[in-house]
Order: sequence, then structure tokens, then C-alpha cells
Amino acid sequence: MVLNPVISKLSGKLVVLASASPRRLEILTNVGLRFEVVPSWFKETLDKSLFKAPHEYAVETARQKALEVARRMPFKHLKTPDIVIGADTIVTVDGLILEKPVDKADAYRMLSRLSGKEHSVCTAVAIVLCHQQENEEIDYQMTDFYEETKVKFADLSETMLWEYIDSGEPMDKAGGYGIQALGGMLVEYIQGDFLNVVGFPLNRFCKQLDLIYNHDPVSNDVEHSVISSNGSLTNSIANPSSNSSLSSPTTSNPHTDSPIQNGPSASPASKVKRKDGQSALDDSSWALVNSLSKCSEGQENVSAVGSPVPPVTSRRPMNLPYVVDNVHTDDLKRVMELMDGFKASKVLFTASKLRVFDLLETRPGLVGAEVAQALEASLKGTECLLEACVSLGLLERKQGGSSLLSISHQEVVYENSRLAQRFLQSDSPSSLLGYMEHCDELVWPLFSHLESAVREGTNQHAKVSGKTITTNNLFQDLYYFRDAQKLQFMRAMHSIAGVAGPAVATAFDLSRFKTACDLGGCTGSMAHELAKAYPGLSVTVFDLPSVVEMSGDLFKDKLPKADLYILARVLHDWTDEKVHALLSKVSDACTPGSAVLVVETLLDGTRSYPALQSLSMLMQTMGKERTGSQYTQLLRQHGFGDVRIAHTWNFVDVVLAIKN
Ligand SMILES: O=c1[nH]cc([C@@H]2O[C@H](COP(=O)(O)OP(=O)(O)OP(=O)(O)O)[C@@H](O)[C@H]2O)c(=O)[nH]1
Repeated sequence: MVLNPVISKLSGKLVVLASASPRRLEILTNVGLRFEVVPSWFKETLDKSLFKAPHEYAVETARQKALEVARRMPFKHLKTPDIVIGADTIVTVDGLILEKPVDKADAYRMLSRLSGKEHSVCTAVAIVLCHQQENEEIDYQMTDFYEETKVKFADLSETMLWEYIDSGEPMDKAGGYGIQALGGMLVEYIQGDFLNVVGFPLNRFCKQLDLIYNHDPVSNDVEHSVISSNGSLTNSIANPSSNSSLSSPTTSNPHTDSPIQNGPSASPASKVKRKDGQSALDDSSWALVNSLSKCSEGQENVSAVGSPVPPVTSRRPMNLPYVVDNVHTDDLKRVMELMDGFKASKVLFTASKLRVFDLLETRPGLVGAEVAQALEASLKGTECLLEACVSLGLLERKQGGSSLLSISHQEVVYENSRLAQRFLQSDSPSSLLGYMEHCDELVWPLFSHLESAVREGTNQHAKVSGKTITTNNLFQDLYYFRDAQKLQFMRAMHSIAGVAGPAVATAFDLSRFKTACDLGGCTGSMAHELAKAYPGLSVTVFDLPSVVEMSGDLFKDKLPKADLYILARVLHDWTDEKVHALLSKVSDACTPGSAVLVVETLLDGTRSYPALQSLSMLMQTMGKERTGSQYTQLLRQHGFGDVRIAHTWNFVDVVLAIKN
């Protein structure tokens, strides 16, 4: 690669940067590229769960950003660019994709997650080559790649974190930091391309241009000239405004180049021929169109990389403008997901209840008929359920079984996905089956009376079971009136504490406390997590007589002595009046320096989980979820002057309040 010839290949062309990022603009300007900036309107809301790896999500987002601009410009700007460049930067840590923080709390969550750890920064770049044909229609060719850089953060103290957040720098940056500015102070080392972290992998981009403009793959077969989307040149060619390229006489000649090979600006990608002798254009043009519509349908992106995709049989009528309005498509997709949310929950609950995940743990690779037989269920229903589980990422569908019932070796078999192995198998240490059962049996029926709950502002047990539940005997009447109900509730609380416990125990350094008492601690699983994290801490569980030996009523009985009181998912069950009564009792039991650890889901105005959980509390109890500042206020009123909040990215957040 020689530098100047690479960039100079673009001179005289209308190059468009489909990005609002000032960093990308600066990086490309610094190397003498002349271009226009047209920020993309594509909303970065692709469903991440549909992608097998984080970089695939970034690549698809970059492709959509670039394509949106390439398509909009001829209509809105009345000019056709020659080349459109789109990019997307993401940070990956602990299996999570971090984008730009939505607010300070989000920036805090991101940066505290990155603290002391190595993470990965991936920038994907998509290059769309646009070519206006003689008949005014436009062909689009796409090539994309991604670059990954590892970054290690130093341990960040709370003060440092907040100082950095208050500088305002994190807000428009992937992962919540800018390595090129103040954020550079947080970084211990990087491995890879620095500019890639900043938002544009310049070196790789130049190599890509070199591949496009300085190499002529015409003599190669597709298999040689087309490299995977991770790598480089792709030959996806789309003609979104017409299917006329399919009927072009040039394409029907298996030995001619594709019709967009038109003078020196035509990319070699357009000249790619397939081994079978057909022009790659026939299939790949539809491959891209097909891939886009699949993507907007929420399916996994079908890479247009030279793979022979069967031609679409029902085609769009000629002359109908092919308009993909990404904004509306995203909105529609979101509404459809929300409308279907209840079906997805019920699929999860039903498959869990039928023990599909336990079955596939012990016997992975079963065909649908074998699953149906083992569940003693209908074949038709089981197959529908299994496919729904696959679509929701709970199961994986694989080809080829060697099972007795399989008709051919190519039959579809099912296995648990990683998510199912972790959370849906009953023997997993982080199994959520107990909580799922509670949601299905108790919460689900209540939610069908949401409208009444909203109108009346109270729980809906009377409508579901004919029982009137009041504050006087909430737990006894609701969860502990029969052994089966009591055990179900205990299993639910146990499974949540099992999953959230380690994050709760380590949200703050609690090593200075010697004795703790978990008020309403149920099966003791949170107590167990605390004792595990702090070997010097002795933890007592205090709950109703029907639940534990160290029993008592939180409101009526004397609390055991302790340095640290834990109230995990207790306060959200109660009205403000009862919360005051309880905090006043805890405060009375505390000496100066001792503390209370409140473990609750904190409303923050952004996440849907706490907001939906608050509705759930309305339906079930007399309580609600509260914000961090509401808890701070409540605790301060009871003499806990020093109140700190930690978000765990789990079911619950943690508030530590120290008695004055
Ligand atoms: O160290 C740094 N890391 C990241 C950045 C900047 O972060 C953003 C990443 O966001 P995205 O890829 O979505 O790009 P946008 O800014 O939203 O612009 P688009 O219009 O292209 O979507 C990017 O600006 C990086 O430069 C940083 O500055 N330092």
C-alpha cells in the first residue's frame, strides 16, 4: 500500500462521510481527504441479541448508517455520491456491548464496569460505492470490515469517576470515554490501533481502499476475490430502485463483467465473476436487498458476501421507488416487539415449566419428535415451541442428528443456548427457574388486570383469587397461607438472590462490619453470598416464624443486634408509612457508624426493568419501586446521614446508609 495513491484515488469523486462524529471528520481531514459530511439518520437500535458476536452488530450498524445516506442523497440532496463511508464504534466488556451513555448514571455504570479491566473496542467501517447507470438508476456496492483494539483501564476511584463524568466528556463517546482527551488518563495500556479506539481505523481503511482501487480481482474467482465481512472486499451489489440489472443483457452473458463496470471509477468488486460462470450480480443484487429487508424484519443479517442467495420470487413492481425509511422501520420493529412481549414471556415460562431446558441439558441434540415424546406433548405444539425458543435465543437449532427418530442425518436438532445453560437449567447455580415460576403463576394473572390496578391504584388479588390483601397481613395472606405458595415464593426469592447476590455483596466494601442481620432474608441465599464475600462477617437471617428459626415480625418484634442491617427487596413491598415505621426501628437498633444496606431496583427514568417492576409491586403488594434519591431522603430522615448508591446492572441496585 502506498499512501498517496490510495487517498488520491478518491480525488475528483464525491466522497461522503455518513457520520456526525467530529473525531472521524478530523482523522480523515488530517490525511488530506476531501469529503462532505452527511450524518446518518439511521437509529442505532438493531436488536443486539440477533448477532452472534459484538463485531457483527457494529458491522451491520455501520452498513445501515452508510446505506441510509447513500439512498437519501439522490432524493434529498439531489446528487449521487461516489462513495459513502459509515462507521460504528462499540466497547465490549463482560459480554456486554456498550455504546454512548444516555445520561450520567449510564456513564457511571459503564465506567465502573470498565474500571480495572481490559475491554475491547471495535470500530466497523462500511464503504458504499454508488454508481449511477445510464438509465438514472443507482447501483450500490458494499464492502465492510472491522478492527479491534484492546484497552486496559486503571482502577478508578469514585471521586475520579465522578470528576470525569462531570467533565461532560463521556457523553458522546462509545463506552463513555475519549481516549484522545481526559479519558486517556484512565488508560493503563492499549493493544492495537489507537485511532480505532478514537472512532476510525485509518490504517485498515487505507488498506481497504487499496484493495478496492489498486487490485483487480477480475482474473480471480469469487472464492478468491471475495473475502469475508470480517476481512475485506465484498461483492454485494444492489439496485434498490429497480430490478432492471437482473434483466440486463450484460448480466445474462456468463462471461462478461457486471454492467456497472463503467470507466475507471468502477470498482473491481463489480467485476467479480462466480465460479459457476454466472455474473455475481444476479444473486448478489438480491442478496443485499434481501439482507436489508431481513434486517428490518429483525432477522439475522444475511451477509451479502458473494453467497449465492436464491432469487426472490415475488419482486417489487417496476418503477415503485424502493424507500427504506429506517426511522419508521425501527419504530415499527420496536412497537411489534412490545406487542409481542407477552408472547415471548409466556414461551419462556412454558418451556421452563415443561423442563425443556433440563431435558436438553441431559440429552442435547434431540429432534422435535424426541422432545415431544419426552414431554408427553403434541409434536405440532412442541415444534412450534422449540422454534419460538430458537427465535428468542433460548435454544440453538443445529443440523444433522444421529438420533433414532431422525429420518435423515440432516434433520434439525436442538440444544440449549448459552443463556439457557446459565439461567434456565434447574441445576445451574444462577438458575432463575424459581423466579420464573413466581412470575408465571402469580404475576402473570395479576397483569391481566393492569387497567384496574391503574384505575384503582391498588393490588389486584381480589380479581384473581377473590382474596383481599391489606397491609395488615400482607405476607401471611399473600405468600405464606399455604405451604405450596410459601415454597414457591421462597424459591423465587432464592433464585433472585442467587443471581444478584455476588453483585450486591461487592457493590461496597463491607469488610469493616463484623455482624450483619438480613431482615426478611427468607432462605438465606443473600446472607450466604455476603458471608462468602466477607469471611469475617457473621450473618443472621431474620424472618417470619413460618420461614426461619430466628423468627419474628419485622414490624412488631425486637430486631437482633448487628453492625449492618440488610433490607433486600423488603421496602418495595410497603407504603411510605410502613417504610418509615421499619426504618425507624432499624435506626433505633443502630449505633453510630453501623449501617443499613438497602437492596432494591432503583427507578432511574431510563431503564424499563425498574419501571415495569414498580407496576408489578402495585399489582402484588401495597408498595412500589423508588428512585435512589427517594431512598436517600427516607434514610436521611431516620438519621442515616451518609448515603451511597451503587448500580449493579443486575435485578437490584444497592444503597448503603451509615448511621450518624
Ligand atoms: O476513545 C474514544 N472512543 C470513542 C469515541 C467516539 O465515540 C463515538 C462512537 O459512537 P458512534 O460510532 O455511534 O458514532 P457517532 O458519534 O454517534 O456518530 P455517527 O453519526 O457516525 O453515528 C464516535 O464519535 C467516536 O469518535 C471517542 O471520541 N473516543
